[in-house]
Amino acid sequence: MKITVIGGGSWATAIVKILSESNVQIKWWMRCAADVEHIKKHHHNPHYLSSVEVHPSKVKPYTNLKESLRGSDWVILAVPAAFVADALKSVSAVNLADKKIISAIKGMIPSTNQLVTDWLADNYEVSHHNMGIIAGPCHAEEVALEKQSYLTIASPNIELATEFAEIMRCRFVKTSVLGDIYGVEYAAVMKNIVALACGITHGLGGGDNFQAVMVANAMQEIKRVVDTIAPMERDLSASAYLGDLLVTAYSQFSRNRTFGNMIGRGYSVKAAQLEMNMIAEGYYAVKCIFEMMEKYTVDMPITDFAYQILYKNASLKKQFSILQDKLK
Ligand SMILES: NC(=O)c1ccc[n+]([C@@H]2O[C@H](COP(=O)([O-])OP(=O)(O)OC[C@H]3O[C@@H](n4cnc5c(N)ncnc54)[C@H](OP(=O)(O)O)[C@@H]3O)[C@@H](O)[C@H]2O)c1
Ligand SMILES: O=P(O)(O)OC[C@H](O)CO
Repeated sequence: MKITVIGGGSWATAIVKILSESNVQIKWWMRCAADVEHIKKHHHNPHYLSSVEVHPSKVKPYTNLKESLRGSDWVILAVPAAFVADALKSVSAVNLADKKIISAIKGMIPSTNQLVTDWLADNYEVSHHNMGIIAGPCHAEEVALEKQSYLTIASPNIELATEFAEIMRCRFVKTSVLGDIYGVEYAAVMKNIVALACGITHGLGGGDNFQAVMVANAMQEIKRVVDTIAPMERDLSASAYLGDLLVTAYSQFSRNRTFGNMIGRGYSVKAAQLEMNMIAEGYYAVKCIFEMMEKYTVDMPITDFAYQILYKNASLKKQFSILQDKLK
């Protein structure tokens, strides 16, 4: 079994570690030639999760994407959504044909406000039947530490999801499957917005009492959005939805919460992005969801709060006060 992993960041590195526990060959593409050389020589990613050992017998790093895709059965996309088009620019639909594509991305394509799976269908002729996503509450940093984690593989093709869930299962990762690819993908996008907003309110002095109310309200906001865009019967208390919201909103490792916290403490977006050295998907998601939902009349106080602050330069204090009045 050959699997291409696209992306050189924290989540790609964690996925490579998980896959290395199985009997598969991993072809790992990243954009930077110096990073590939470093991994070949030192068996560690120089910039992300550097404690993770990259086994040369299992993992071959590449900078040529076409070469890395040749002969692979599965392709896992693990770059932030804003960079997917750039990452895939050297390949065409023919290079992805007959492969099963898994998106590990929890974000939307900012230029088109699309889910990554829809964008792949439109631009690379990948059928949804041949696609799945990796979801669930899981921070790359805890994978590196081999802390027990749980992933959900969602796909409209349950056979594909089950096969991939088997591949991802290992000593420290348990997996399950769901058919609700849209619901899980949109909920993952929304939880990033919520974590970012939690970070902002924390930076502004909000306490645990406030955050608990905010997360409870967030679950209702996620339900309203997901039920509007992708209506179906679903149990939003499952870990792929609620679990992911909780880990992102509360964890010390959350990129989105950390980013939001800096904004709440008065950093500009640019300064926060520079200091982070990692991508907070929620920043792009706020605009995508806000614009996408404009044609509906869905109440989204938390998304509105983050949008006004990040994209309309609104007063932090005033928006915090408006949000406080709207939550119940
Ligand atoms: N981290 C987690 O715990 C976690 C868990 C679940 C899901 N996810 C999702 O996984 C996705 C990736 O996040 P991450 O945490 O791995 O991000 P990250 O650690 O910030 O890494 C970002 C990666 O994107 C690469 N990149 C930037 N611009 C690029 C471009 N134009 N073309 C190709 N690659 C480019 C960076 O390469 P350089 O290093 O060369 O700049 C880096 O390897 C996100 O959607 C995130 O929501 C993350
Ligand atoms: O660190 P965050 O906030 O980007 O969240 C990462 C994962 O999505 C948690 O499941």
